[in-house]
Amino acid sequence: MSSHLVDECAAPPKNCFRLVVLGTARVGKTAIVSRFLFNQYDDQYTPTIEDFHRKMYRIRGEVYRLDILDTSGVHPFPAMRRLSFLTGDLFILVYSVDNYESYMEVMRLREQILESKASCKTRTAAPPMIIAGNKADRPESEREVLYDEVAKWVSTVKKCAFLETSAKKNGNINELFQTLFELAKLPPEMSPSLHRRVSIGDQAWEAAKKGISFYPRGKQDDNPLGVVSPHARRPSLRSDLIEAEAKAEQEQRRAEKPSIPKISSALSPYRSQYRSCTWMSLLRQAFQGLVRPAGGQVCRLQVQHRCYNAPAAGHVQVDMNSDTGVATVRLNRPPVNSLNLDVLTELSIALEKLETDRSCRAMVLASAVPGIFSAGLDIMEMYKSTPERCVAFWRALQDAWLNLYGSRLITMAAIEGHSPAGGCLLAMSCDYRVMADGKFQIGLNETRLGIVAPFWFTDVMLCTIGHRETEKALQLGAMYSAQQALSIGLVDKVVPADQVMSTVQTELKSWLQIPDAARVITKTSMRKQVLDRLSSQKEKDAQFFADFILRESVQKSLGAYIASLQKRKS
Ligand SMILES: CCCCC/C=C\C/C=C\C=C\CC(=O)SCCNC(=O)CCNC(=O)[C@H](O)C(C)(C)COP(=O)(O)OP(=O)(O)OC[C@H]1O[C@@H](n2cnc3c(N)ncnc32)[C@H](O)[C@@H]1OP(=O)(O)O
Repeated sequence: MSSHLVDECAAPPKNCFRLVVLGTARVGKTAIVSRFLFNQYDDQYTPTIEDFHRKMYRIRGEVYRLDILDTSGVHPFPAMRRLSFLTGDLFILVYSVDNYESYMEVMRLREQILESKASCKTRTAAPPMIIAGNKADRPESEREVLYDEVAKWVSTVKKCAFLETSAKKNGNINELFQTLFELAKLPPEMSPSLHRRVSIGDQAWEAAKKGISFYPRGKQDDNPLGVVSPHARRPSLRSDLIEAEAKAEQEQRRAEKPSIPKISSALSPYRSQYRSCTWMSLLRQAFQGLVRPAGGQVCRLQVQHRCYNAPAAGHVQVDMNSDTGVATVRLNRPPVNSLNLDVLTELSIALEKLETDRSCRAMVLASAVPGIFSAGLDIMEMYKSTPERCVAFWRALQDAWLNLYGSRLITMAAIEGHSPAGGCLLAMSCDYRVMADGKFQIGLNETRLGIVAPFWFTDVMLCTIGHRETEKALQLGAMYSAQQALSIGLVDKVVPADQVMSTVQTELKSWLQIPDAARVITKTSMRKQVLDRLSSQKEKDAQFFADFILRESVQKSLGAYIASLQKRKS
């Protein structure tokens, strides 16, 4: 490696770290990051959705990479938030000294991070964290959080430090990062005052990436330097996972755990349990701590790299047309797009990303599998499962639905095939539905499986087709043809299968003419009550689902239904 090369790719995994900055809105998270990276302060407040920065260092001949995730203070995106907990190596939790509630949120955040890390069996439990009591420049009369109270609390928790800061006056910002880096055993030179900041233009950066020195010819400079990448883009979920797994492997090696089973043999039993699961999805579940490999041991990760390098699972394909601002999201889990934990997690994250993409105004939900919109929830997730997995699965469904039903985007369902149960829920949660004429069916058929549609499925159907039709539809577990669905208002338009997409595009044109703000306010006010009903009792609902679905009588019905599906086929 050239000693002058500061290349994003040149940092070995052991030298790559992700710092996540969390806290409620308006506590100064972005201001702290901005001080650290650019020594700048902006008095204007612009709410952050999620900003990603990358700083590269060359320290004592080695290249280091620090990724910074500056998160949203309001958190309408739980999947992204959970991912930030899981992928963070070190954390800054920020509160404002003039806002006691923001301090309470910091205490909650710490618990949530530890919970997430603990649920991920391959990671160590307590990552290094620092608590920043920001806006310490505020007059004492406005102070709501006492220094001593926080210091006392922090003294009782592991791997945690505390400082009061002022991003505005640049008070203790350098010390904040220095203390955190020390706690995390990172090179002290990563602190702002201990390296030379290199301001680098795009061209110079490109030169550096090609290995061309950006120092004057012949001049040697071994002093530590740091450069903010001008092209930083948040890595994809897949890259996040690859990196997190690589890290876990390192931690594992460091801990010198003996006799680690090979992942291929360790996970084999699960391939029959989770039909048509890809290695990628198994790995993801293992990573989430939901699948315990054989013998309950942690898997070897070298093999996982090979698996990740195989073609991406891609259960949810997103195609963003930046000219029109319309994204097409296609479910892609043959044979029937049944929704398992993996698909739901991918869907949630895809929706959250579109939600934060300012250029995106509309989304078409469709299928990449011919003849199927979605067969609803993966019945195998509910059959002979464990309480923990049931809860995780249900949470993923809740998140995906909250993201879809509560989306600011214009959402349209292109139903080019069968759409039972959970598939019908997804379609009903869009603003408009176009269905293919012919043999395909749609409806909430839960009672036919011996299960009961949850209250929020019912709420959405009530809002779509009214009380009387819902009552009939739900009791009978009715499945409707496209024409029948049209007659009760379950879909908005029925066209020949090959015209579904073009009809959606035509309909979208009139929706796109409406100013977004007015449309979004109207949509929100219409949907808020239904969204709030689930949001206020998510955990209770997840627990209730697990208890209900694992009842012996319900399991028996599900078993019989699965057998009937297989019999019908033969
Ligand atoms: C007051 C108390 C409230 C408590 C609330 C608690 C609980 C409520 C819980 C749950 C709510 C659940 C909602 C759901 O979504 S349940 C899922 C319901 N889905 C279905 O019933 C669909 C069943 N499938 C079909 O009807 C057909 O497959 C379909 C018409 C979709 C397609 O037919 P096609 O002929 O093309 O394909 P098949 O040969 O039938 O299927 C291929 C293959 O796929 C398997 N499969 C089908 N659907 C599912 C599924 N949903 N999950 C898992 N696997 C599925 C099928 O068995 C075939 O497998 P194989 O034989 O090839 O191995």
